[in-house]
Amino acid sequence: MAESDIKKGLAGVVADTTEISKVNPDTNSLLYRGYPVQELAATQPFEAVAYLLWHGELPTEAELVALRERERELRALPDNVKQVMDALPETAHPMDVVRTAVSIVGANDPKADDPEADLEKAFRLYAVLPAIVAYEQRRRNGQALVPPRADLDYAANFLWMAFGEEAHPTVVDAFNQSMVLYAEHSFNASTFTARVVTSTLADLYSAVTAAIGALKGHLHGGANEAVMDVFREVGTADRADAWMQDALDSKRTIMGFGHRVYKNGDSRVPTMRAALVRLVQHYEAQEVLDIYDALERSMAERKPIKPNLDFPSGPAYALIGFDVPIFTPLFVAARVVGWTAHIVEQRANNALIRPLSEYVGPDERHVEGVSQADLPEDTSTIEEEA
Ligand SMILES: CC(=O)SCCNC(=O)CCNC(=O)[C@H](O)C(C)(C)COP(=O)(O)OP(=O)(O)OC[C@H]1O[C@@H](n2cnc3c(N)ncnc32)[C@H](O)[C@@H]1OP(=O)(O)O
Ligand SMILES: O=C([O-])CC(=O)C(=O)O
Repeated sequence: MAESDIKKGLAGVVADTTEISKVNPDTNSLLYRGYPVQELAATQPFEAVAYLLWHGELPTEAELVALRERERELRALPDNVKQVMDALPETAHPMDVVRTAVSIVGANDPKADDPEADLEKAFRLYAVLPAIVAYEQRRRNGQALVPPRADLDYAANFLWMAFGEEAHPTVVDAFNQSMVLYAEHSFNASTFTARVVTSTLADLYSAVTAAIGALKGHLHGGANEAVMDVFREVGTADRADAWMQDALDSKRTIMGFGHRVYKNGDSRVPTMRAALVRLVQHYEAQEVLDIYDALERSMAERKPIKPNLDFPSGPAYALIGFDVPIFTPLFVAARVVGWTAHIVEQRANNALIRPLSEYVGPDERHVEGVSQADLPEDTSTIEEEA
């Protein structure tokens, strides 16, 4: 095989079909089960989008009521998940804590290895992840657990559990939109990881913990945390230009910019930037938007590389009050819906995912002193030849 035949990073490779979402870089669009994501973000609660991604249709009023009731039943942090989280150092990265907590949820589930129960397991994780992430936000600050409130919907309750006070509707709405935008994005690295693990017939919890590991990296979900290093380093908008020049001269990768699939801008950014603008107005934090715009402009003047979703969501989460290392766990709470929809799809039409590699290591050689006569004979080729 010629090296030019190798698709490094699987770039441009179509690995399978999917009915869950369509990322179209030519039209700069993203559809969840056919619906444009910006329409969903403007009109739907995250709960309805989760239902859509799992079941293919938006819920009826009655289905949404039933889904919300069930979610409320499964919201609380299980005692042994809290105990395991409490046993971890407060300095641990929250992604490591969340990954470990998801493992405990899996170990608690008697149906963990029952593939027929995948949607049930998906729902359990979706319902409990806000409690895990919100408690981690508090635990690392030495604060006590805040139990869920049955009178609040998903996004409002998530913020309640994280901060122990009711969030303003503007904040709830922006947060809900971020969850909708983060919910699904075809064969990104973490979703593909979940599909690889599922393809071996492993259980859903194993696939999700592996996906959490893949999401942690700064080239993927971890970028929403790394974006805040950029904002901190830049400090004020008037420094953005010099900072960008210096960063590009030093061949730095600018976090929150660029995308494997979108080359003309990320379809989700206009919606998330608009949510960030509303948060900036609500918190009277114009300087955040000034830095955002100055960085985007400085990059555009130098390279045709556009912001991705992590660029507006990072500062949005910071304004809401989340600690920076909690940003990627928030992404987990949203993306678990996409991951699990893909796990169900992979299992329904499975083929083991196992690509080939071109070996470029040393030619065959032998351990000194080993006599080939002492080694077991490989009879398979002899039989073939016979
Ligand atoms: C929700 C998400 O996961 S979205 C992605 C979040 N990740 C980030 O924000 C991390 C920063 N971005 C990046 O590292 C990249 O843009 C990726 C990993 C997302 C996509 O990378 P690829 O598809 O492999 O693009 P590739 O690396 O081929 O980039 C093409 C060119 O643009 C440059 N480039 C791409 N992104 C950036 C960036 N953020 N900063 C500086 N240069 C960049 C590359 O250096 C390369 O330049 P070259 O042709 O001179 O070598
Ligand atoms: O699609 C990708 O490669 C990364 C991404 O934007 C996502 O997972 O949301």
